[in-house]
Amino acid sequence: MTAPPDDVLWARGLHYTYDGSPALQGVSFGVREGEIVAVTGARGSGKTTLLRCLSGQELPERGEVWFNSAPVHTLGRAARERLRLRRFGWIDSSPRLVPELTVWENAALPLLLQGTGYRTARKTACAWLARLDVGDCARKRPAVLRQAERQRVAVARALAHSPDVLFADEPTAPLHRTDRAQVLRALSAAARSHGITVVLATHDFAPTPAARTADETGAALADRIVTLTDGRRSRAPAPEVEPAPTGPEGAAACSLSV
Ligand SMILES: Nc1ncnc2c1ncn2[C@@H]1O[C@H](COP(=O)(O)OP(=O)(O)OP(=O)(O)O)[C@@H](O)[C@H]1O
Repeated sequence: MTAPPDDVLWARGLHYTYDGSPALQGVSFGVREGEIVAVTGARGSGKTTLLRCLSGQELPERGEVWFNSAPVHTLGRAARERLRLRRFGWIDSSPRLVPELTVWENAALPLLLQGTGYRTARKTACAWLARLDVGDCARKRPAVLRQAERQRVAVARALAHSPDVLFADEPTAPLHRTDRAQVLRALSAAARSHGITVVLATHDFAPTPAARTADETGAALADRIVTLTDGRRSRAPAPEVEPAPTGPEGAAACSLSV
C-alpha cells in the first residue's frame, strides 16, 4: 500500500476488539506533518483505542498503521517501544509523574532514557518547563503542585525530546475551565512553534462556531476534526455541533471547548 505523500502518520481499515466487543471497525486516518487533528466522539466511541493503535501501544487485529515508511502494525514490541520513546510523545488525562523525582527530572525522563547527558537533559527540560509556565517548580516534587501544574509538567515531559508526533488523550479532562484553556493554549503553541504533529482525543467540543473562535475557548487549536461514532469514522459533525464554518473536508478554524 502506498503512503499518502503528505501524511507523517496514517492508518487504513483499523479493527480492534476487547473480548469480542468491537472498539474500532475499519477506521482510516491520516495526519500531515505539523498538523493538529482533534479526534472527537462520545464516550466509548473508540478515541483512546485509535490513539493507542496509532502510537503502537496496541496492535490492530486488522488494518495498517504507518509512521513515515515504518509499518508500525508489523513491528515487534521492542521496535515499537523504541519508536514511542524517540519519535512519539504521549499525554494522558491525568498526569502520571514519578513522585520521588523532582519536576525537572520528570520532564527530563524521555531524554535521560534515550541516553542524553544529564546536563543537556536538565537544560532542555527546564527550558520546556519555563515555556509551559512551570519553570519555577523545577526543583519541587510533584506532590506539592496543583493538578494543572502537574499536567503542564506532563506536557513538558511529552515535548522535551521533540517528538515527531504528540498523542494527547483528553489532556485537560480533570482540569477546571480556566486551567483547561491555559494548558491547551500552551500545548498547541509549543507544538506549532516546533512543528510537532498532534493527535488530540477529546469528547469536549465547543458547541458553536462563535465559541470556537473566541479566545477563551483555545481558538484555532485544531486544524481538522475527525469524529468517531461507535468505532467508525463519521462524516457528520458530533451531535450538538454546528457544521464547521469554512474549509475543505472539516478543515476549519475550529477548536475545542475549554
Ligand atoms: N480495557 C478494556 N476492556 C474492555 N473494553 C474496553 C477497554 N477499553 C475500552 N473498552 C471499550 O471499547 C470501546 C471504545 O473505548 P475507548 O476507550 O477507545 O473509547 P473513548 O472514545 O476513548 O472513550 P472515553 O471518552 O470514555 O475515553 C468502549 O465500548 C469501551 O467500553
